[in-house]
Amino acid sequence: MSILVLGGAGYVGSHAVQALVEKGYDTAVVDNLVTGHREAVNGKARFYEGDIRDQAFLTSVFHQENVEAVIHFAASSLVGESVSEPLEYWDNNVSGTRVVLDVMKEAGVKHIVFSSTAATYGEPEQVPITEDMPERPTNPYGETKLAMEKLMRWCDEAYGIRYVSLRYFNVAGAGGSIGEDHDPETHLIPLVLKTALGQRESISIFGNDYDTPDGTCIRDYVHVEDLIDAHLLAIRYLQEGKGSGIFNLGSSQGFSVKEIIETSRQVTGEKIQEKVAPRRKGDPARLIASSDKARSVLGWTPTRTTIERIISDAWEWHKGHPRGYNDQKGADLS
Ligand SMILES: NC(=O)c1ccc[n+]([C@@H]2O[C@H](COP(=O)([O-])OP(=O)(O)OC[C@H]3O[C@@H](n4cnc5c(N)ncnc54)[C@H](O)[C@@H]3O)[C@@H](O)[C@H]2O)c1
Ligand SMILES: O=c1ccn([C@@H]2O[C@H](COP(=O)(O)OP(=O)(O)O[C@H]3O[C@H](CO)[C@H](O)[C@H](O)[C@H]3O)[C@@H](O)[C@H]2O)c(=O)[nH]1
Repeated sequence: MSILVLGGAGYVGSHAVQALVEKGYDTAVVDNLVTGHREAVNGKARFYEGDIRDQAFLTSVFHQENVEAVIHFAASSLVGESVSEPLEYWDNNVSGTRVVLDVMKEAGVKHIVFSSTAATYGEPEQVPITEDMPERPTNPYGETKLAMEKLMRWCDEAYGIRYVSLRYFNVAGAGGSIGEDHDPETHLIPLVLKTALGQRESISIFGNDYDTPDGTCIRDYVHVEDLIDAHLLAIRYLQEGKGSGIFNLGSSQGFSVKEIIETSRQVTGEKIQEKVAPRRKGDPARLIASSDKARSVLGWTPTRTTIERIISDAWEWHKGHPRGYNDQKGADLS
């Protein structure tokens, strides 16, 4: 039986596909390549190009694959874009997930592992954030992810489709031949590393007047490979017949924007010019996860936890692929 990875050509999804193949899982991928890269998909996984909202297409994939579990990464995930395009976000994320669950129901597939986000919490009253804290998303992206979680909950009640929703904090790093290549790139670490490569003049610090020790925002960075380990544990958890659940995934440590830039200088040996820019709308001052639940219930033990390791793994990939996947068109990643 196969694991079907929706959005498996994207940054996080392609790392999941690589790990699944390495662990010997029979793996299939669906992706419409809107933000993903065909080159990022391990050659041992079967690839179906198409949109999860296309119910006939997705049904045909389920007819060709004997799907045991779905891992669902396919979504639109830029906070700023979601504020200007809420209808598009609702359509791709919520309507897309509705189709996925409908096709799973028809095919009798009962397990789904889902990419959720810290954005479901909004501005937290305190950190570290635990899963029982209030969910008050401050943008349509977080709102759609919360709606998708709620839809899964009702589908569990109605059809017995059990889910594990993993609320990622800030995913970063890379694993060997694959890495992070978004266009446009909006995430801090790849932008800092592109500055180190000389592709940008400077990195903008979005606000230095936050109520934090150095005035810049604090985030919890988690290595993409540690994050994927949690997905494999989540599949096992569902296979063992355990109940649906929601889990934070972070490192439980916070780093400010300035600390990320300074560590990147040390890792790369480059100067990396910085400049202060206005605050970015909707940015909470501090987001730090408690991942105690993932550790105790799923048995998650992240091992690539230092910020130096996360940044240096990302740096290795960016140095080797200064133009992202354009540097390896046609390469075989098997
Ligand atoms: N990167 C992060 O820091 C982060 C943090 C929290 C949550 N997440 C979530 O993790 C998931 C993966 O994030 P990412 O950074 O890898 O994003 P990404 O954009 O690199 O990957 C998403 C993939 O899904 C595909 N896709 C999107 N809509 C689709 C559709 N309708 N049909 C088929 N394929 C579709 C894209 O082409 C892409 O390959 C997303 O659901 C995102 O919301 C990411
Ligand atoms: O050029 C930049 C880019 C980012 N930042 C700052 O760096 C921090 C991290 O920003 P990212 O864009 O890298 O990540 P976010 O914290 O905004 O977003 C992440 O966390 C969100 C949850 O809040 C969502 O899950 C989202 O998908 C995920 O990428 C923020 O304080 C941001 O203001 C800068 O100062 N300059």
